[in-house]
Amino acid sequence: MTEAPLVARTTGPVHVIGAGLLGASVGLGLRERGVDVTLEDASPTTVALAADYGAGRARTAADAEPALVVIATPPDVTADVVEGALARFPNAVVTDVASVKLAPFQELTRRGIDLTNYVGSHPMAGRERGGAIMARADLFVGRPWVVCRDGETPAAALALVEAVALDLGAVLIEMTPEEHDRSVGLVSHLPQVVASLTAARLMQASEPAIGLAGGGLRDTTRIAASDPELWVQILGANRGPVVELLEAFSADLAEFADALRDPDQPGAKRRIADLLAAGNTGVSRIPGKHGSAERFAAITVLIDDKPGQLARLLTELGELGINMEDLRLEHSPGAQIGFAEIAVLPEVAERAISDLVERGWRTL
Ligand SMILES: NC(=O)C1=CN([C@@H]2O[C@H](COP(=O)(O)OP(=O)(O)OC[C@H]3O[C@@H](n4cnc5c(N)ncnc54)[C@H](O)[C@@H]3O)[C@@H](O)[C@H]2O)C=CC1
Ligand SMILES: O=C(O)C(=O)Cc1ccc(O)cc1
Repeated sequence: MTEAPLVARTTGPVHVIGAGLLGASVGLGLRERGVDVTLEDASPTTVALAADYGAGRARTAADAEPALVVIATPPDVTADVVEGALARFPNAVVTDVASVKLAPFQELTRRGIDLTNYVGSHPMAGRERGGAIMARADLFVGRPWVVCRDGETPAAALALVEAVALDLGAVLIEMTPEEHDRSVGLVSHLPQVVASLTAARLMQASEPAIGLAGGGLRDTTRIAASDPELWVQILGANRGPVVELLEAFSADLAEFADALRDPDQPGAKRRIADLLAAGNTGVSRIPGKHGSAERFAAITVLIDDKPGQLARLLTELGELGINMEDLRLEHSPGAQIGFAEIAVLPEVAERAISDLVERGWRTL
């Protein structure tokens, strides 16, 4: 059966400035829908790489003005690049995907720039490592994409930015820049700091101690692998909300430590339990962490610590016609066994497990 071609809502050529992880991912997703995408970056190598991966083509002087410019440069230079794009392409709608929304907006307003054609936005999707080589066409699928409009934003400008987000499979959310920055402070910036500081403690761990690390530590520190240079910019630009959250968090830590110091004092155990139970409630509120909001089902397969085992598993999944949506490996140093956590569509999970077991694999 031939697959129906993907239809694009996005009209007109799209020009991407900053062809790294976010820019190249936008380009890849739009190219899949046949949208004409041109690329630009401070680094010519990045443009060439992104083009080689299929994220678009380098912009030439002969190219007409784009309908939409997507700016995916680091937060520090975003206001400058937005100002430049509005001047270079006076008829285009300009959006940016920076992780902070208030600082660039305030800077552009301070400079007296006409922002009629500018709509700030932020896809809540990313990866620990940047660069065009990390880009994925499906990076934004099912992820929230915040759009910051104001009373002056023309409907057509908003529609163009929303079309791109929808074409890339994202879920639109409207917020003011203030609301956005407070929200991401809580759901993205505080967790980044806590994960980084938790992981930084591991520098003191002896080899035997680190050898005990497992899933819990991995889950709470994954984003500690993020790029410090990008995060210095993000946190600096959102320091107000983040410092407030860090102070509240450190008060929670102090309360926890106080209760734990003498757990036999009256009420101490209850304070500890209440704080842990609040964590249960908090985690149950994360979309996609439970019930039907989960996009994929996870299958855990045990793999012997022998060369070629993982390759064999992946080949056999292919032979069984099971599409792997994601793969996570867990392996403790020195252990004779590893775990491959494979994400598949929920409707094929049961068949995947029984077919794998039939072929001799052990699943959890
Ligand atoms: N990394 C992530 O997980 C996410 C990042 N973002 C935001 O997306 C933006 C881009 O981040 P990434 O793609 O991760 O970074 P990246 O480092 O992969 O790409 C940024 C690109 O911008 C280019 N660049 C820098 N200054 C430039 C300039 N003045 N003109 C043209 N190109 C320039 C760089 O050469 C680089 O190729 C940032 O504002 C970030 O806050 C948003 C959501 C997630
Ligand atoms: O890795 C993850 O889970 C993320 O959520 C990544 C991320 C990093 C920065 C953003 O501005 C948005 C998303």
